[in-house]
Amino acid sequence: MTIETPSSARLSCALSDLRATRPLVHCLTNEVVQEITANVLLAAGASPAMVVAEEEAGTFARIAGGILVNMGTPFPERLRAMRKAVEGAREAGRPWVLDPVAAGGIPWRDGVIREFVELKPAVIRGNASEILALAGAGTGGKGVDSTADSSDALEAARALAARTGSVVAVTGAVDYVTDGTRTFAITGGDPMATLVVGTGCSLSALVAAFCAAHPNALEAAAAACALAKRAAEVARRKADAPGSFHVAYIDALYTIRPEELGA
Ligand SMILES: Nc1ncnc2c1ncn2[C@@H]1O[C@H](COP(=O)(O)OP(=O)(O)OP(=O)(O)O)[C@@H](O)[C@H]1O
Ligand SMILES: Cc1ncsc1CCO
Ligand SMILES: [Mg+2]
Repeated sequence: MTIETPSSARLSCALSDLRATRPLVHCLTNEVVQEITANVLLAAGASPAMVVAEEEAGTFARIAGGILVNMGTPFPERLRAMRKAVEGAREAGRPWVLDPVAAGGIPWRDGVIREFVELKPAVIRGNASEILALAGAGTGGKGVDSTADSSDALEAARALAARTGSVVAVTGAVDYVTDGTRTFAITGGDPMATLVVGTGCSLSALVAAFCAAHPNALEAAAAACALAKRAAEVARRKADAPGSFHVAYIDALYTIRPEELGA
């Protein structure tokens, strides 16, 4: 089993592609993280749009460059819009990303998440407890938070990617991104990122943005993780508590240049 460090040149290329195309990202996300998600996308170099009505989600997914489906606060009407968006994304050949928030904890939610996994997202991005649960190797974390280390979910991530054909990104102290054959590790960042709500959810949106701009989903997901980790490091040098870290994190996503993205 080989774990690779993504090449600086490929990460830089992915961020250059993002900044050059400023892709439109269609976000169907939870009620908690709408604003951080939009601000993360804007700062990093993408255009967010939260188009959530069942009547327009399918049409808009065909127009967008990438689509995010986040299971943080699912309810029947939102799920109907998500199904329409995924149908539109699949028909138009657009990459879409699944964030399986709190997988493993609640049977109804698990059934819904399974349904979306079977629809073949380009990337599944979750924390360690969520990826363990999706792979059938765990029973979920503490609500939306992980109780496992990402290294403990590495094999689960690989197995899930191999079974589904989706790229799987499992985040934590180290982020691992795998297509079941190749696996990248992205190190660094800062634990304070876990004290700001939505750093993971907005990272999933960033993965959708990179996938829209850069054709290789494995590299795109790795670049999104690398940008988030570098931004957290920059933010932590400027902030020693979560509120100011949040602001500094958004600022860093804006200021980091492609050539700084090497791991
Ligand atoms: N121990 C840690 N040290 C450094 N960075 C971390 C650590 N844990 C998580 N991160 C980083 O925090 C960000 C969010 O990842 P996390 O796994 O916490 O997502 P999540 O649980 O889905 O978050 P949320 O649901 O609150 O949006 C990622 O950039 C990840 O690399
Ligand atoms: C706190 C919370 N509850 C449902 S979704 C969410 C955001 C982090 O995933
Ligand atoms: Mg999450």
